[in-house]
Amino acid sequence: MSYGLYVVTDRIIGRGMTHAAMAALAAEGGADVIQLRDKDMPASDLIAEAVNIRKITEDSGTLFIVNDRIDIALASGADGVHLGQSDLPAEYARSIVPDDFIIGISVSTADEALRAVKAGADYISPGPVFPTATKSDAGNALGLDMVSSISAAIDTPVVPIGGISGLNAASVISAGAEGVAVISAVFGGKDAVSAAAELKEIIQKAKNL
Ligand SMILES: Cc1ncc(COP(=O)(O)OP(=O)(O)O)c(N)n1
Ligand SMILES: Cc1nc(C(=O)O)sc1CCOP(=O)(O)O
Ligand SMILES: [Mg+2]
Repeated sequence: MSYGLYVVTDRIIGRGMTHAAMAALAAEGGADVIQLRDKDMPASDLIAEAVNIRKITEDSGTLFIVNDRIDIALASGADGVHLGQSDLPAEYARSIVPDDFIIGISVSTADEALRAVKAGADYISPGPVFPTATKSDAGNALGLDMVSSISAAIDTPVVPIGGISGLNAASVISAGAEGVAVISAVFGGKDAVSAAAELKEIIQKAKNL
């Protein structure tokens, strides 16, 4: 299972595209993981997006993760759910999902990372690594040192998020991350397919060093 290029959908950054349209572009660009993230969409619309993304990701062989909503993840046949520190705790999530269901957890300290690992996280996402305007409540940037210390302390894959682009993705991988999670680096420009493909190449090169 590879978390190399982890692309998160966002309707604001995607300027009117549906989540499924964004997922199709990310998959075409070589994303390893696609996360459906929408903090406002009614469940009836979100499940329709999730079912469409499931079809797209099944065809492309891309992992499909749903943010926050374990109900939508399970109902759509997604591969997993991403949970933050204020979302359903992983221990409870684990009790209602199949054995192979992926649970990713957001962390912003080394302690949270250790607790997430104990709770059975399949990957953890420290963030924001760099300043980001995409999530207003993301908090202060953690910096690469935090990525290094968390990556050195645990065996669970580390997939940082926040302000990551083609300019700094290699430094995040060099600090010990398994992959990088991005929104604006893929959907903030005009050509999401090329942006994803370029990021993927940067990540693969950095991993082979
Ligand atoms: C890959 C990834 N990492 C972190 C987050 C943030 O999750 P959370 O802290 O729960 O905040 P919201 O995204 O729910 O606003 C994420 N979604 N994905
Ligand atoms: C969804 C999300 N979570 C974050 C965290 O720190 O937990 S930062 C973030 C937004 C990432 O967007 P961009 O790649 O455009 O910076
Ligand atoms: Mg959340």
